[in-house]
Amino acid sequence: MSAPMSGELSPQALPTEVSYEGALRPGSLSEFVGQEKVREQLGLLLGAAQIDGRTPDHILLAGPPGLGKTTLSMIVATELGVPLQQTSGPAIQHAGDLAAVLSALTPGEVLFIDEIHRMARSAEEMLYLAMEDFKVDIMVGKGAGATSVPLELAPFTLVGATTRAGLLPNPLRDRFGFTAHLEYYATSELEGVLSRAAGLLDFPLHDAGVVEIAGRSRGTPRIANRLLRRVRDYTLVHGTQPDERSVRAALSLYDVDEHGLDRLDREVLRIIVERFAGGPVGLSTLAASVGEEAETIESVVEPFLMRAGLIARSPRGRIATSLGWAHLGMAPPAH
Ligand SMILES: Nc1ncnc2c1ncn2[C@@H]1O[C@H](COP(=O)(O)OP(=O)(O)OP(=O)(O)O)[C@@H](O)[C@H]1O
Repeated sequence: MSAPMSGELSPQALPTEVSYEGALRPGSLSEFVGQEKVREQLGLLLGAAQIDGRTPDHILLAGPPGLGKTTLSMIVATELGVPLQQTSGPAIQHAGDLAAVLSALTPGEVLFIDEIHRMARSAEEMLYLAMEDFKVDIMVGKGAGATSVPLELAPFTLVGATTRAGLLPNPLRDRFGFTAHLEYYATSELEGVLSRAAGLLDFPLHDAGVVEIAGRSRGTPRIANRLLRRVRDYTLVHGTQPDERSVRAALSLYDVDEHGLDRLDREVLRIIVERFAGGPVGLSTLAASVGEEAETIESVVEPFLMRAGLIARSPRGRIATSLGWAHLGMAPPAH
């Protein structure tokens, strides 16, 4: 294989959006911005286990997407100085899939299962025993001749992540020694996330620009970092200053309004208001009307619109609040 000639870029040398996201991930608890309480709780749990020389209790990370669950699972492994194995609930469709992952773990390893609420039922039952006794029962053979063979596992720490803690069966939830509830970030915390990321990207964004992006990031670091990259693109291409004006121009180009609502959020709000006269409207009707998955509406759009006070939930469905009507420049009908 010939080495790339000077001036020629090898494909590996080209940074991608994914590698940017990886580069922005905090690598330790002390670099992790915000979520003060969770950081302290986790620090204590990991510190005590290290003093005792044992594997820490299993950890459940619960909270909306993009708040740092994957990042925290990596930090847990790094802080413990052990390898990390990653899988996800949808990848575990049979107990055998889980048995294969568990039996390959080395002592002390961290196993991260993202979207753990989407794992197959049969695998969930296998996981109970694995979490409690570091054992699994493997079924050998079929029908009347089937027998279960116990298999000892290396002690490990499970880190489960879920956006829907309520969907986890109690026996599974109870086997986690600690549940971290990740909350949406305060604007000041997002400013910290953005300043750190701007520094790593070598992008001298002005303080007013940091504040402007933080206010539009829906309490979510992943969104903050994404908007930051779009603003950086804008200043690179247009040769403008990394200031508040560039932030406004770039984010308006990408349809992110001053409250952080994007095209889909506004579409959902508009449909409730205009097509259903402010609601109530059921989730599946709403999802079909905007042409999106009900899961996306329920786990991404709705929590944000509710937190912003633009919609509310009633027993008969979603309704637009007076603030929601006002956001679209309309007044709710007089009753
Ligand atoms: N506390 C934080 N400080 C700095 N950056 C953060 C923080 N939390 C998350 N990030 C950044 O946000 C991005 C998204 O975080 P991460 O992938 O860990 O979220 P997640 O909760 O696992 O999301 P999902 O559930 O969608 O997988 C990461 O690339 C990371 O750079």
